[in-house]
Amino acid sequence: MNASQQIAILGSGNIGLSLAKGLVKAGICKPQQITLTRRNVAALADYAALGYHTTDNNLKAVKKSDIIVLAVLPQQLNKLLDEIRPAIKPEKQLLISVISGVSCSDIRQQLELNVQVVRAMPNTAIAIGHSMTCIATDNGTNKNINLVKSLFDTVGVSIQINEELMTSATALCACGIAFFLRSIRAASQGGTEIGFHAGDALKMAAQTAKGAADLLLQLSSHPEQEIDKVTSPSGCTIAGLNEMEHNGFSSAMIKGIKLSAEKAGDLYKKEEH
Ligand SMILES: NC(=O)C1=CN([C@@H]2O[C@H](COP(=O)(O)OP(=O)(O)OC[C@H]3O[C@@H](n4cnc5c(N)ncnc54)[C@H](OP(=O)(O)O)[C@@H]3O)[C@@H](O)[C@H]2O)C=CC1
Ligand SMILES: O=C(O)[C@@H]1CCC=N1
Repeated sequence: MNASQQIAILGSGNIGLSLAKGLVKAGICKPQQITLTRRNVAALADYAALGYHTTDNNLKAVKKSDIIVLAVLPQQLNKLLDEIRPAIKPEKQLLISVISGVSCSDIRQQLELNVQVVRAMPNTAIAIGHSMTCIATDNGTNKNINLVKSLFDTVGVSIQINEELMTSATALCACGIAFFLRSIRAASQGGTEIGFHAGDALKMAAQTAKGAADLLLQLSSHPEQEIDKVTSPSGCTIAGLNEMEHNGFSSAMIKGIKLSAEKAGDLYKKEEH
C-alpha cells in the first residue's frame, strides 16, 4: 500500500480489529489510513485515540477508501452490502471479504455490481503477525491478488487456494486457532493435576506446543517422524499417547474439523434480525 491509499474495515470486531492491528504493526499502513466501522462506534474509542478513523457510517467509509474489507458476520452481510452499494466504484475499488461461507459471486450478486472481490481467510494470530491466511478469488486480477497476498504475507503466511476450498480453510485455519488453544489448555490442566501452578503449567504447555509446531515448520518434517523420536521403548510418552488415542484424541479433532467445515458452509443462509 502506498501512503495515500485508504482502507475501510467494515465490521470492526474480533477479526477486523486483529487485521487492523496486524497491518499497522507490520508497517503496511498508519492508523490514519484505516477507517474502522461498527454500529456501536463508542466501542472503538480506544482505536480513535490511537489515530484510526472510526465511524458508524459505512457509506462514508467506503466513499473515501481504495480497499474495502468486509468483516461482519455472514448473517449481517446482505444488509451491509445493500447499504454500501451506492458508494462502490467497481473500476477503482477492491473488496476483500474475510466472511466465512460467502462466495465472491454471492457478494457481487447481492451488490448487483461487477466489482473485484478477493476472499481472505485469516485467523486471529494476524494481530501478532502469525496468521495462516488462505486467499481465493474468481475475478480478481493478478495485480489485486498479489496486492492482497502481499498484505497478508506481512501479517503471517498466506497461500492462494481454489475458492471451493475456502470453507475447509475456515475450519482448519481460522477455527483451528481455537482447536489448538483448547489442546494447550487441556495440557495445562493435566500439568496442574501433576503438580504445577496453573500459570506455570500454561506457559510450559504453550512453549511445548510452539516447539512441536516449529519442529514441523523448520525441519519440514512429519509429525510421526518427530513423535518417534520422543517415544522411548516401554516409555512414558507412548503410554500417554496411546491412552489419549484410546480415548479418541485424533478422532475427536478430525470429527470436529469436519463438523466445523460443514457449519462454515451453512452460515450465510441465516439472516440476522
Ligand atoms: N473471529 C475469527 O477468528 C475469524 C472470523 N472470520 C469471519 O470474520 C467475520 C467477523 O467475525 P468476528 O470478527 O469473529 O465477529 P464479531 O462479531 O467480533 O465482529 C463483527 C463486527 O461487525 C460489526 N457490525 C455488524 N453489523 C455491522 C454493520 N452493518 N456495519 C458495521 N459494522 C457492523 C459488529 O459490531 P456492531 O454490532 O457494533 O455493529 C461487530 O463488531 C465473520 O464473517 C467470520 O466468519 C474469519 C476468519 C477468522
Ligand atoms: O466461528 C466462526 O464462525 C468464525 C469463522 C472462523 C472463525 N470464527
